[in-house]
Amino acid sequence: MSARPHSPIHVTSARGRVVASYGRHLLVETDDGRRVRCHPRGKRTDAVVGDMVDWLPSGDEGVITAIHPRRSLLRRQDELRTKTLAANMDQVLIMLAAEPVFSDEHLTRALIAARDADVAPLIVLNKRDVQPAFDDAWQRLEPYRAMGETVLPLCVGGALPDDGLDTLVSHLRGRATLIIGASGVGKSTLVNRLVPSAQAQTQAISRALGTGRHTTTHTTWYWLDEARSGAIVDSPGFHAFGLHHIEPRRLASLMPDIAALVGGCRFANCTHRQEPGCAVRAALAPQGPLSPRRWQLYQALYDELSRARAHG
Ligand SMILES: Nc1nc2c(ncn2[C@@H]2O[C@H](COP(=O)(O)OP(=O)(O)OP(=O)(O)O)[C@@H](O)[C@H]2O)c(=O)[nH]1
Ligand SMILES: [Zn+2]
Repeated sequence: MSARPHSPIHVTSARGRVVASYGRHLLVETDDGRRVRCHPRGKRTDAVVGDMVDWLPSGDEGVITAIHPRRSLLRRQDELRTKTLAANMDQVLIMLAAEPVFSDEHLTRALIAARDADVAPLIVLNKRDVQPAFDDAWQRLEPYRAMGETVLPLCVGGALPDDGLDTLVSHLRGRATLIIGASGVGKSTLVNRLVPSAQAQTQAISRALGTGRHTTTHTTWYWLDEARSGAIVDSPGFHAFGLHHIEPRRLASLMPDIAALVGGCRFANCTHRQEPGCAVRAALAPQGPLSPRRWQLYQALYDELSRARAHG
């Protein structure tokens, strides 16, 4: 059937996945693997890496017309702003190392943010060859293992016969994983070993987004395999997770070691700070199983989130 003359051309939108973002520039990958530079329609810039979107061709580029409902959304919020990190992640890999010494406060914040977003956390401790710092760090992670978190040892850039990479890869297969970590933990070393073409891809993305050949400061989605089942998302820089989007009252439920105890408190609305008959306080070591440091982190975060509500 031929089109009527002068009938408007109906361009249907196509589906795609946001695989890189740099400010308002987004790179969208189509189902057949093509990559198209896209802009959000209007002033809204709310599509992020991992989002499934509808887009319409516009010249050589595309316009994003819709964002599909998200399975998950990882974000951090401090007193100044909310920053969305990635959408539709299954897992967040929190990368720590024997050195630099990790902050258990940052770790706790990342775990809370992951649980709040319904994204499974995976803790990785790198630089197993650096001793005795590695054993000290492994020991500091004991409360996290005890509460059921998975902690994997790794030696991604050192010279040990067992680098732990195979075990890590088995946790990444078939999932979309956001990797976060402080500077110097070995994040780039890991990304380059998992995705040998990462640097070449980054350069291609910089060219496509027009951000300059050496710009690597964009969030990037890398497929782990030809079949495009598993992926890692690398995001530049490290920022502590601001948790201001979380109600202080919800905090205990997002910290598994504390959540396991709250059923025993005398008052149903116990905040586990100074109420009598508090099962959380009663469980503090050495009498009980709860690490005093974890309770201290809980209290500090509770105060911070309460202040944020009061001033927000
Ligand atoms: N001993 C040892 N060194 C490692 C290991 N993994 C990485 N490194 C080294 O740690 C340093 C930091 O590694 P990077 O991969 O650059 O770390 P990064 O987390 O990407 O750091 P930024 O680039 O600052 O964000 C480098 O000198 C690596 O060679 C390891 O398993 N053992
Ligand atoms: Zn209590």
